[in-house]
Amino acid sequence: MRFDVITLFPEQFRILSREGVVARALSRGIAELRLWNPRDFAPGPHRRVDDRPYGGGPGMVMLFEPLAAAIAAARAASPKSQVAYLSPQGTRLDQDAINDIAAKPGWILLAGRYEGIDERLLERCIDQEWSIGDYVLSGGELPAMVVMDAAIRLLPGALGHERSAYEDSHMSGLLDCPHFSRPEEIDGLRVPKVLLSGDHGAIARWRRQQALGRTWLKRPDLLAKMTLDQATTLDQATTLDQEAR
Ligand SMILES: NC(=O)c1ccc(NCc2ccccc2N2CCOCC2)nc1
Repeated sequence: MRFDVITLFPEQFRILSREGVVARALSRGIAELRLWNPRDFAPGPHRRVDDRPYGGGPGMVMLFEPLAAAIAAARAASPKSQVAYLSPQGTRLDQDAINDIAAKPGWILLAGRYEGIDERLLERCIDQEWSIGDYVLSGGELPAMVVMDAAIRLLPGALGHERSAYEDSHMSGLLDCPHFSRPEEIDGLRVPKVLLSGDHGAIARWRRQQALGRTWLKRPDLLAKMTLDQATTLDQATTLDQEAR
């Protein structure tokens, strides 16, 4: 999967290639990252990428031309990629949206700065507009990195062997179950007995019940969203477990 990022601050993305799941995926070629700086596409001696807003008001606006040229270069390098703009006005992303994003061959991500971007660029050059949450950040770089992290970790081989364990415990749409490790007792707090039993069926059931219980308590809205087929899958899984015991 390929990510091309249009950003005035390419250095910020070094963090992705330094350590962790994304860095490993990049070094293994499971994912690719290429950065495009609009300043490299800005004409004239001053290479302007922003200017004052028509109609007055505070701050500056990112200019059309350098962005359009940078996007055109990225599209030429990644013809199968669509262009997505990270903005507070975008479609709110959730895990389902991330699953869809991770299924595509690549994305060109546009990270805005200043007060925003000339509207005509959005009309002409953007395919999708996404928000990572209802809050305002000083730039689109962090949202771009959030999307890349969430998508890349889903790619085959990115999480290595631990993914299968991860998938078992995480029914999509539920909160996580509690996790414990050594020692067995901390300050009088003990590890639930079932986790020490070695009975994998009972452990799987306990974890599912914990995930359901926590979702019910903390995020009942997620349970409401779980479609009938997911509930059936849950039911089937429990039945299978009972038969297996
Ligand atoms: N929720 C999100 O996904 C999100 C994404 C980006 C973002 N900021 C970059 C930005 C992008 C577009 C328009 C304005 C701005 N801003 C520029 C700086 O000034 C504030 C407005 N903030 C939050």
